[in-house]
Formats: sequence, structure tokens, C-alpha cells
Amino acid sequence: MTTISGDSITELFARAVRLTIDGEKVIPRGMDTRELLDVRLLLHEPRARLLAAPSGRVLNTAFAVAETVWILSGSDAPWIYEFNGQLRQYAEDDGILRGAYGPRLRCWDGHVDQLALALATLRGDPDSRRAVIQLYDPARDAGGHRDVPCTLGYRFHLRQGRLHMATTMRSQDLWTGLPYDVFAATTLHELMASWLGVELGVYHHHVDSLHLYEHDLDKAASVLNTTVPTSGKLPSLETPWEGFDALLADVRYGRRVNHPGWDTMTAVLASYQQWKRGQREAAVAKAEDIEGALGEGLRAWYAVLRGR
Ligand SMILES: O=c1ccn([C@H]2C[C@H](O)[C@@H](COP(=O)(O)O)O2)c(=O)[nH]1
Repeated sequence: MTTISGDSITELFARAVRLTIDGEKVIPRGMDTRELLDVRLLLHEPRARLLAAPSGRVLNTAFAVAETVWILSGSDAPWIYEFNGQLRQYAEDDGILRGAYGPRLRCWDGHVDQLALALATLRGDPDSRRAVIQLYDPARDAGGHRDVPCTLGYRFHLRQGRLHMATTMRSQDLWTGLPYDVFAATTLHELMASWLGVELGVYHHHVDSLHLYEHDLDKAASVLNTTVPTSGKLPSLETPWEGFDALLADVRYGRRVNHPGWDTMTAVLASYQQWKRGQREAAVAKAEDIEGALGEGLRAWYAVLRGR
């Protein structure tokens, strides 16, 4: 097992690129990759979850926020394509992503809210080892759909007043997937800690196959020659469990909720929706008003889009 440890996703990403770029060459589904098997990434500050653009890898910050809201609200609705049109290629002919995490998370088998269950489990028995969220479902996922979940599941452990979280991935594209997957999972981590009223512990990201695609190798190599930027913590998203679904709906529909952390998320989504509607100046003006790393990230993404 390879362990990579850091205080921010940006540090973890740069260290993981350094190791994976020299990984074994394997060609699953006919696509050349460099792979490292059995990797454990430990993020000591789960709120430092936004990759701070090392050269060559600028994240679509709006998609990171949108996907997180989409997953946590239990959705598989096609509005996510407004934020990332590339995802459509993994949808079935009816436009639905069969591997979407949201319905599995909030409504497994048509009725089980795994978020509520994990929370109730830890409220009932704080030392429990049963706070498990399962995402991979062999009954659905062995059927040959285009979209098969890469995240198998999440677990939570409350120890000495700190909540730790572990995610297991069967497959992780380091360049394209990891920054978004860690963003969403660590948001869930922070929320679960806030619902329990405990401190945020360490985020563990366990990956079976960590890989870089051949077509990303040059860009990945450029990361090795740059100093790793520092990336600080995003604003707190602490909020009660009661009313959480209504809050997510407000964020999705651009309504202010008078919570600095969540209103920032709302502003990111609203700005990008303006951009997509062609109101670019208004979108950029809104992005200028977003303070901190999310605002910086969104502006960096607009600069990339302008250059295309
Ligand atoms: O949340 C996700 C979903 C997909 N992938 C990547 C991993 C693989 O490169 C590819 C899926 O291919 P298979 O492992 O299913 O072959 O998508 C991720 O990194 N994260």
C-alpha cells in the first residue's frame, strides 16, 4: 500500500501525480493508463478541499459545487449536465446516469436514506462501526451500463470526539475524477461532523486503482515542475440536519439562505448558470463578488473557458 498524506487536496494531488506518473502501464477498456494499485490518501484538513490550480489543471469549480449538491440531495436529474456536458456520454439512452450516487445515498432500494441512517447509528452508538453508506450495487452495476460507480462506499468513525471518514474507490482517474470526488466526499464528511456536533477528523480516500490516462501525462508532468500552491480551508458549511434538504433546494435554485458558506455555494452555481446562458459579463461580475478560494477557482475556470 502507498500512503500519501497532506493538509490540502492540492498537496495530495501533486504528490499523487508524482507517484502515479511512473506507474505500471495497463490498458483497461482499450485506453492506455499509468496505474498505482492500493493507494491511501489522508487529508488532514478536509475543508481544504478545493484544488488550487497548479498549472495545467484548473477545476470547473461550479461543477464541483453542483455535483456535491446533486449527490447530497439524492438526485439523478439531468440538470447536472448544465454544469458538465461531458457527463452525457455516460448516460443511457433515456439521458439518466445509471451510476448516479444520489438516489443510492438517499433512497437505496426505493426507501432507505443512508445519510439519515448513518447519522442515527452514530447518534445512538457513538463508537459504532456500522455507520456505512453503500454505493456500489452488484444487482444494478453488473448489467453493463455506461456509468458504473467508482465509489464503493463511505464509512464514518467517531473517536476521541473527532469524526473520521473513509471512502473506498474501485477506480480513480487522478487527473479528471479525484478532485471532484474528494470535494463531494469531504463536504459530506464536514456535514456529518456538524450534524453530530463533533470535531472534523481525518479524511481517508482509499483507492484500488489510481491512474492517469496517457492523454493527460504531458499536462500531469507540468504539475511536477511547479511549486504547489497553498490552498486554505473553505468556509464552514455547518448546518443542522433538520431542514438540510430544504437548504439544498434553496442553493440549487439560487435562493439565499443567510449562511455564509452555503450562500457562497449558491453564488457559484448562479454565476455559472449565467455564463451558460451567454450572460458572460454578468457571470464574471458575480464571480468577482465571491470571496475566497471558490471565487478564485471560478474566475480561473472562466479564464480557461475564454481561452478555448
Ligand atoms: O467518480 C468517478 C467516476 C469515474 N471515474 C473514472 C475512473 C476511471 O478512469 C473511469 C471509469 O472507468 P472504469 O473503471 O469503469 O473502467 O472513470 C472517477 O475517477 N471518478
